[in-house]
Amino acid sequence: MLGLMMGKPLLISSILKHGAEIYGQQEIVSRAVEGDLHRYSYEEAHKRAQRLANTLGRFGIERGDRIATLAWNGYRHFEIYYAVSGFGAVCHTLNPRLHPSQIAYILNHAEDKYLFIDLTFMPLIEAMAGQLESLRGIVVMTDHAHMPESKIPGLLCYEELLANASDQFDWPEFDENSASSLCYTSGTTGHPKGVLYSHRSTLLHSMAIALPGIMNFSEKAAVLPVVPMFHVNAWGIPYATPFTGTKLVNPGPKLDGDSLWELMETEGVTASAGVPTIWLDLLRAMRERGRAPANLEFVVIGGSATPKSMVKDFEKDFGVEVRQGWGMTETSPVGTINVVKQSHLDLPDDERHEIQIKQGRKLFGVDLKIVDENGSALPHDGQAQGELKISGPWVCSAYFKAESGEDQGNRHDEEGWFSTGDVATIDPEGYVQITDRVKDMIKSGGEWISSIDLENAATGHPDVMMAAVIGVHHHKWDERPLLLIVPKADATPDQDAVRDYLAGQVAKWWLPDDIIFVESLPLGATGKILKNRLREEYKDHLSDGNESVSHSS
Ligand SMILES: Nc1ncnc2c1ncn2[C@@H]1O[C@H](COP(=O)(O)OP(=O)(O)OP(=O)(O)O)[C@@H](O)[C@H]1O
Repeated sequence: MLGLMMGKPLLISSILKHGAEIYGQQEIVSRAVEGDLHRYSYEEAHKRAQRLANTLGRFGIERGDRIATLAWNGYRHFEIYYAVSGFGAVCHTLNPRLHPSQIAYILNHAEDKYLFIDLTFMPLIEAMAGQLESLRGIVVMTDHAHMPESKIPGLLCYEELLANASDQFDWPEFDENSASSLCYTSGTTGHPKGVLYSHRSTLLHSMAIALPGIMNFSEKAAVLPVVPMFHVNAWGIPYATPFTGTKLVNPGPKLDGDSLWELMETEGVTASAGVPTIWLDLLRAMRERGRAPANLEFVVIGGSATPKSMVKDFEKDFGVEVRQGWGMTETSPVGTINVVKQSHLDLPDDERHEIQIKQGRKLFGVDLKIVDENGSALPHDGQAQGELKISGPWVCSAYFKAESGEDQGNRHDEEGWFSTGDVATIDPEGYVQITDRVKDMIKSGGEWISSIDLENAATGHPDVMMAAVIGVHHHKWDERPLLLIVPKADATPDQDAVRDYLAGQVAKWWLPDDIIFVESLPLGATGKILKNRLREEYKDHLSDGNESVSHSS
C-alpha cells in the first residue's frame, strides 16, 4: 500500500555499524588462543570486519554461500560473524566437540566454501583431510608468526588477509529475511539437524534478550558468554552487545572455573551465561576464594535444567542472582527466561527457589502452548503436563535443506507451531516448567516419572556433584529409574543415605531401583548428559537382579 512505512531492512551489519558509531570506544576483551589478552574497541572491530568483507569479495564468495568457522569465543570469530553475514553470505558455526566424522558430515551437508579455524583445531582438521569436499580454502585465525606447519597445503593466514584488504566497505542492502547464519543441533537425541537463521530473526532475538529485566544489556554492563559462539551464536550475546554498547568479554578456550573467575574479576564482568556443568567449577573456584568475582550480578543458566542446589549456592553463598533460560537451536535459542518477579522478592528463600528452578516466562514475541497426545491444548494451571509447542519470529520454520525434499524429521506444523520434544507444565503466571524431554521420561507401570525432578532431588544431597536418571527396562513395570551419581571430591555417599534423602522428597514408587556411583558422566558437545549413551550402557542392568524398590504406594 502506498505510503506504508516499510523502512530499511533489519540487517546484522547495522548492529556493528551502530556500535562503532555510537559506542565506538567500548571494549571487546578476549582471551586469545595464542595466550594473551586481546583488547580493542567496537570501532576497530568494525574496521576489521570491513577488511574481512573485502577479502570475501576477493575469494569470489556470493550471497547465500556458506562460510564455516571452527573457533572459540574470540575477537576474530566476532569479526567473522559480522563480515560474513554483513556481506550477504551465511556464517556456519561448526561445533568442534562433535566427532570428526560428524563435523565432516555437517560441513559437506552445508556445502561450506571456506573454513576459518582457530589454531587449536589444526589437528582436528588434519584428521579430516580428504573428507572436506566442498571447501575451496582454509583460513587459520592467527598471525604470520603463529602460522602452523601442516600437511594441508595452501593454508591462508587471517591477519595477512586483513592486512592486505581495505577497511572501506559499504555493507550491502538486501531482504531482511535472507539467511544470515547456520547452526546444527547438538545431536543429543539423534543426528544433528541444520537450523538457518535470518537477519530479521537474529536482530529481533538479540533485541529481546538485551532488554532491561531480561539480560540488562547497556553501557554499564560487561557480559561474558561462556556459551560458545560455535553453538547457537552464544545465545545471541555477540549480536546484543554492540547496539547496546555493552562490553563483551570473550573467554577463548579457557573455560575452567579458575580462569573464568580471574577474567570476570579483572574485567568487571556483571553478567555471564552458560550451561549448568560450567557453573559447577566456577562455584568451586568461588568457594576457594571465599567470594564471587567483585562485579558479578547474575548468571544465566540454560541448556539443561538448573538444579535447586545451584540456585541456592549462587544466591545464598555468593549473592549472585540466577536467571534460568530455556531454549533450543531451533528457537535462536531463547524462548523463556526466569527473572525473579518483584512480587516474589519477599517470599521465603525456599519458596522463591522453587519458582526459580522453573524455566521461566516467554519473551516478548514468543507464544507457547502445551498439548496432549491428540494435539489438544491443555490448561495453564501448573498441573497439566503436555508437549511444549512454540511459535515466534525467531523460531525456525523448517530444517535446512527441507525445501530440497530432504526429510530431517520436521517438527513444524502449518500454523507455525514447532514441537519442542519437551514435556512441560505452564502455571497461571506463565511460568513454564520442563518436566522432561519426551525421550527421557520414564514410564513405570503405565505412569510417568520425571527424570529431571529426580535429578534435582538427588543433587540437593550435600555429597552429590552431578546426577543422571535414566529409564531401564524392567520385566514387570516396563521401565524403572536408575540413578547415576558423581560424588563431590572427597565425599563417599552410600546408597542408603541417598535413598533415605530422596524418600523425603519424592513418591516411594519414584525411588530409583539402583544407585550407581561413577567418576564421570558422558557429556555431549554442548555439555549435556548423553542419556542415550547411558541407556545403552545400562540397558540390562535391572535384569541382573539389581532392583531394590517396589512399585507400590
Ligand atoms: N533451562 C532448561 N531446562 C531444561 N532443559 C533445557 C533447558 N534449556 C534447554 N533445555 C533442553 O535442551 C534442548 C535444546 O537443546 P539443543 O537445541 O542444544 O540441542 P539438542 O536438543 O540437545 O540436540 P538434538 O536436537 O540434536 O538432540 C531443549 O529441547 C531442552 O530439552
